[in-house]
Amino acid sequence: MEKIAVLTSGGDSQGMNSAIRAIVRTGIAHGFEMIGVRRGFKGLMENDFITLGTSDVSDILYRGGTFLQSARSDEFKTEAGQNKAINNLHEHGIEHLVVIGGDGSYRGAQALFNRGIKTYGLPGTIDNDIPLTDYTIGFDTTLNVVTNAISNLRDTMSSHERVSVIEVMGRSCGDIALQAGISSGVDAVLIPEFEWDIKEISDQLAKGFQRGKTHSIVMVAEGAGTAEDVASLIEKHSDLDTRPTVLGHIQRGGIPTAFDRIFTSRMGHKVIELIENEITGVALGMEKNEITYHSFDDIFDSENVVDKHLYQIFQDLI
Ligand SMILES: Nc1ncnc2c1ncn2[C@@H]1O[C@H](COP(=O)(O)OP(=O)(O)O)[C@@H](O)[C@H]1O
Ligand SMILES: O=P(O)(O)OC[C@H]1O[C@](O)(COP(=O)(O)O)[C@@H](O)[C@@H]1O
Repeated sequence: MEKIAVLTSGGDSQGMNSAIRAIVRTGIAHGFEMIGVRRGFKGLMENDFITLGTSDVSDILYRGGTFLQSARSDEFKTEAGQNKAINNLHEHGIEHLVVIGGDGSYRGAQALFNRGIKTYGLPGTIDNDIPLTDYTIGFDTTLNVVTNAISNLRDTMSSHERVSVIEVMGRSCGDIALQAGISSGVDAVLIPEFEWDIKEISDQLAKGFQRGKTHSIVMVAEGAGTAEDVASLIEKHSDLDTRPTVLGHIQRGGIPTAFDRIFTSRMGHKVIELIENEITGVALGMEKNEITYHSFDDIFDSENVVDKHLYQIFQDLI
């Protein structure tokens, strides 16, 4: 029986469990033996493998995080680290490795692919920063978590007539800030992909209060600056009372949305189909509601771009 291993790597994201479940159950249904690797590439080097049956992935569909755990490993970036991983895969007779992770994890998957292991990538990161896919796993859930958190902040900001400056994750990508900014109806979104003028923003916020607004919300992507710096700059340019909030890792938790569960179930199913059709060295994603795949090389040659039209929509809504 051919063996397929699966691991989760880098920052976890809501929906990784659902992806593992879909890969394992579809793999078993199609006659493969399924193996889980615990703690990402670290576990791959340390031989931390477990056999996965249908009931081992019960009760995880609706849980955030990843029951296989995740890790970051500098050792795996070295040739010696990769040799250990490859030896372990050979020892277990594993031919195929599905890597659920972000851009860094894809680099790792590609390195193994270049050295003869059949690898496949699923875009597991809340950041939505992977090219050639409209969504990444967990992004939708994170948008909902951020939207709910903002609604809590609004209550207290309103009572005290304050400006709330909220910092969200995303590394160098502004998608979480922009899209949660639209869903929350915030007053300004600062993202690394576009320039802004803090004096102009402060003047606009002050005008809002003069018109009778009781609070304002400013969203900052971590790649564009810190909530603390932006809040003090607004206070420098206005007489508004501001409070910075860093949402932090709370954004990476929570019950995966139906979208993330369906998206991951579709990709999990598709990756088994690709294995059966001997298509390898590819990463999956969704484009225009179709599950698609591209070679790791094509993904690394492409640029992830923010949706400029969405940014324009936001500008017209404030
Ligand atoms: N250039 C690389 N070559 C091999 N492995 C890599 C490379 N870059 C990252 N990795 C592996 O992938 C892991 C996860 O990458 P990281 O960037 O932390 O998260 P993500 O996959 O979410 O972007 C790293 O800890 C490392 O083990
Ligand atoms: O959890 P850590 O290691 O502090 O990393 C925080 C980073 O992880 C993320 O949540 C996800 O990033 P990756 O998917 O690239 O790992 C980023 O938004 C954030 O900057």
